[in-house]
Amino acid sequence: MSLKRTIENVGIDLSETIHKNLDAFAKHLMKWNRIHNLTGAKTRTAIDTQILDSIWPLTFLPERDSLLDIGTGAGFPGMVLAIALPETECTLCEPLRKRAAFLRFIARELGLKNVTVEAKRVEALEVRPYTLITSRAVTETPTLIDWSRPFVSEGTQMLFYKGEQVFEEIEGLDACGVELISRDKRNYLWIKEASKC
Ligand SMILES: C[S@@+](CC[C@H](N)C(=O)[O-])C[C@H]1O[C@@H](n2cnc3c(N)ncnc32)[C@H](O)[C@@H]1O
Repeated sequence: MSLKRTIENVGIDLSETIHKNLDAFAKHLMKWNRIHNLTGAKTRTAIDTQILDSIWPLTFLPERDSLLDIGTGAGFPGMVLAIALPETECTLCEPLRKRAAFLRFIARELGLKNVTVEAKRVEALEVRPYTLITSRAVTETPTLIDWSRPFVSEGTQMLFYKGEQVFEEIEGLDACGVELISRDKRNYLWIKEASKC
């Protein structure tokens, strides 16, 4: 099934331009990956699976003004969300030079005006508030919350893409409005009141 049909089938409604951009992102990633080894997802099917995993939270997430993605790697979930949410100002934080170069190439090639790529560790990022902080496969939840604290203000939410280990990691987070949303082996950890963490 095409990526567009797969996304439509889970109830996410996107414009033709966004579908075209997601397809272009996947094609460029396939090409770059052959030379630069940016991600373990080597086939188009594997890349489409990562895109769907990244975008699936749009089935429940309200729109946000600004997004910080910590450790975007080759684009998951930050670049995928940035493509799907052109009205959201997105900062993609990725210290590894070749991955950051790829993210910048995609932003330029697709004319994404809402994307800023920061080629540094999140601990070195200029402090400012974001309304949504995301991260996938970077580190455990308590460290993500610590790293995120300087970027949290009232109303900030966090969305961490986790696996089975999330159940041990969320003990003691009751005060921050935690909701866990599961899909297959993925647990989306949605922290709705990050300022209370
Ligand atoms: C396993 S990869 C995951 C990449 C992507 N999020 C994904 O799910 O495919 C972890 C990424 O986090 C980045 N990273 C590690 N420490 C970081 C830090 N302190 N600040 C920002 N990014 C970091 C690494 O450079 C790497 O690209």
